[in-house]
Amino acid sequence: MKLNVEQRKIVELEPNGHMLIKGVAGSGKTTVAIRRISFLQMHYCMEDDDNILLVTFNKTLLNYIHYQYKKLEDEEKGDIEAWLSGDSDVVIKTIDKLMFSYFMRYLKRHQLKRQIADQQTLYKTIQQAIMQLKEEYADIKILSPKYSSFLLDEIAWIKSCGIPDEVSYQQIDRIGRSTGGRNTPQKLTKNSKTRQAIYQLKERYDELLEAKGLVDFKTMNLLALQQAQEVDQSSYTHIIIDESQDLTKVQLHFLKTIHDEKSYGSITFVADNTQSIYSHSWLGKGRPYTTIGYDMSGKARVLTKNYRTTTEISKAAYGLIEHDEDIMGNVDFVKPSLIDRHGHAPIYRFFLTNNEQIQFFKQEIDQLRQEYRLEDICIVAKEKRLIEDIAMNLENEGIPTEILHQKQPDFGKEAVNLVTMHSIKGLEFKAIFLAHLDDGVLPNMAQVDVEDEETVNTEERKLLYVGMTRANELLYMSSVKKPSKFLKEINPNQLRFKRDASLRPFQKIAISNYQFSEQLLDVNAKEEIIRQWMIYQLIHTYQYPKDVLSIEYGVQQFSKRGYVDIAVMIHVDGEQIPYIFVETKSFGNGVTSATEQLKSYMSTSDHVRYGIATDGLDISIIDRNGEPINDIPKCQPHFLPETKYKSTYTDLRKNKEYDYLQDKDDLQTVEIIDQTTGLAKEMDQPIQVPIIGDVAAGLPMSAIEDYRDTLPVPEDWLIQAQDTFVLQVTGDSMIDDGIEPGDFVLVHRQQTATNGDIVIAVIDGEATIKKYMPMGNTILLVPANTNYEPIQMNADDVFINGKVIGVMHRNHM
Ligand SMILES: Nc1ncnc2c1ncn2[C@@H]1O[C@H](COP(=O)(O)OP(=O)(O)OP(=O)(O)O)[C@@H](O)[C@H]1O
Repeated sequence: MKLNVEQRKIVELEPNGHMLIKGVAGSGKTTVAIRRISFLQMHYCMEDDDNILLVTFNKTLLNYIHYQYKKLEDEEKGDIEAWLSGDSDVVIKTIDKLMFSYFMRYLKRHQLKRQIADQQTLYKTIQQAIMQLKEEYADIKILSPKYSSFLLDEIAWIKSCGIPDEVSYQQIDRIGRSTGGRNTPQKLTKNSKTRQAIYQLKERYDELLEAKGLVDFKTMNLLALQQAQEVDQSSYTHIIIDESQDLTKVQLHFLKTIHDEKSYGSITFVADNTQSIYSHSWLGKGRPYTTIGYDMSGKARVLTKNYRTTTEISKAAYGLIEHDEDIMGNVDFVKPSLIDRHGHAPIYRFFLTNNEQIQFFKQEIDQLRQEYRLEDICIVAKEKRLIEDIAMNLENEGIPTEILHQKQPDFGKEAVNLVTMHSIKGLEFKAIFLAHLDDGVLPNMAQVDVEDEETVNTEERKLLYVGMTRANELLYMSSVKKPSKFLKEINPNQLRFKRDASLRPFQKIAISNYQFSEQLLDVNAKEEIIRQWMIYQLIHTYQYPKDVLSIEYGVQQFSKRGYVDIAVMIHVDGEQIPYIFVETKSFGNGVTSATEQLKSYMSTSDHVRYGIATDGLDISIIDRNGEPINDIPKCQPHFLPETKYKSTYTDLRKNKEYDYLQDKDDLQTVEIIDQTTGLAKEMDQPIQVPIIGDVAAGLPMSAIEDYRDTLPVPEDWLIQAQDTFVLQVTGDSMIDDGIEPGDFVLVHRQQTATNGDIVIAVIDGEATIKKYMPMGNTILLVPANTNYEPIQMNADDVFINGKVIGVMHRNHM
């Protein structure tokens, strides 16, 4: 892969202390980070103790880097293998693993034994601590076991920010903290007894853990930091922090401590705040780098081009975040720019049951298997239990699966990958299925007792954004029972109902916007919702004007009369014939019986070519033989009654051709299309050129006022407006040059001509149209029709009346 200029510049930048690489999803941040290692290793590791650290937040990403770079065929492959095996001056680790090793050294140094407590023990411990302090803080409602998860989270936050004492906690701003909603205990006012109680609870909880020989994760981080500060500082000459938007303040502080600030050393923050999906992250919440001691003015580089996904997927994903003020207002927000890579628009499907969703995955995966390897496909869901459930069901359907979790995911296995939304960050797959985009799952408002609603919305919206931007080529999204509210934020025109069809996902049309309402017996009928959606799609997506649609179209089946829900009636040779039949059923009622009915209706007509049966959830599109097809055709101009006269104009001077379209109702309204570019020609004020008669009459000697009609034309077709006239061609002498009887020619009045001009020449008082060819003292007037002979005349006997500058040939009368 060849880096682009902005990427290469960053890779090869002379290291100069701290710097920030901001970039949109898929802009090559990780790619640049990896290449940068080679560059730094080669040019800026001069002393024996010089070394480089690449730290990632997410373990799956680390394994993925491993996997991706093992696949590389170039010389870098060797380097990266050496780095990953630890057999070089380059260390690539997750922040957790790195800090854990410092923590172990801390324990050893202090001859301590501590283990990391599991989640269940943490819950028990916090509840014990609550019970012990309850009496002392009897008036603090928050001190209750029912707020355990809130309290645990707050304590984790205090530690992840490295807040040293109660006084500091009393004064600190809480970004995104719940301020008193439905399940919210209460507002965490500064300098309050509530904060005092929480801080005391933290102290008690830590004591209880310590007594059990345990620590939680955040304390492990604090002890690792202490180890770095006291003993192991300045260990790395160059540090590159991928996904730095997700790190806590303590983690960032730790990395700062182990950075060796040599004159040629560097610490590089790689970040995309739009992908910050952890509530304890420090920089991702928009806090400035100065809060961790770095001034990034003039030190930031930006990557804006998304190389990963197609324009269609990028646009839909961007549509999701562009209305989120928190995201757009973030100082480090970068607006993505698109590269010219096109593909399918994201597909969205809604299901009533889990099983329907599974059947859909199975069907699509079976299809995709013809083009993709199974390991190029990944199914993503918000929660672990959901992906486990999907994996089990797909296995039952005979599709091998591999759940990618934090341990050692097997990326190369011949199986469909499954991963949670949090863990897919940094990864990419050719085809992505975002499953269970359900109300209650995304966003999960149970979290509102910890974070405030806005914060939860923003964070979960970012999660969906992260998921959407993982797809190289194909993105499927689906929900079960009730869709996530975020799906409504995506412009439906950027989504599709199925892969190879233009049809947009099902949408309810407001009753006030129903079409054909005067013909409806019951506007409230359930099937009507589906029919109106299809009418909307036929008009807006497939561009059939309402005039060609008809509802309750009667067909005769032997002795029975049937009524097709929607018929698209096109115009052929002045006759209106049915072309598409649509059968609709009420929502979720299935399409099997509707398809059978459709087939029988279609068999009654010799004309109808396509059929659609849908219940809004599923769709069947068939041809006239009843065979399934991908899509119906969009409306073509020739399906509609002719409303315009169409002519072709040839500009002989510039040798260009135009379509010249005149409204049948108003001949002065014209539209001119350049045939080469297909673009309409701009024409402010057309010139009205007089149509003065036929060629035989020639041009008048002087200005005339008595003409019946004019031809509106753009000024640049003419040499001079007042000397231009239109004549109608009568004979066929120029037919081989495409000038036919009945055509109109634009003639510029002039007495001279040059070789090859088509002229109106007057001989013996009669005008004729011929090609002009001077030969010595004579002139040849050459017809373009082999049936006629050229006329040779003395120059003095030929009077040139004008030169033909353009020909208007009418295609349809
Ligand atoms: N200059 C380039 N030309 C072609 N492909 C590129 C280029 N730069 C990056 N890519 C490809 O774009 C994809 C995204 O790259 P990478 O994972 O490094 O981006 P990222 O910014 O770290 O993404 P994210 O933050 O979304 O995880 C990869 O498939 C990578 O190979």
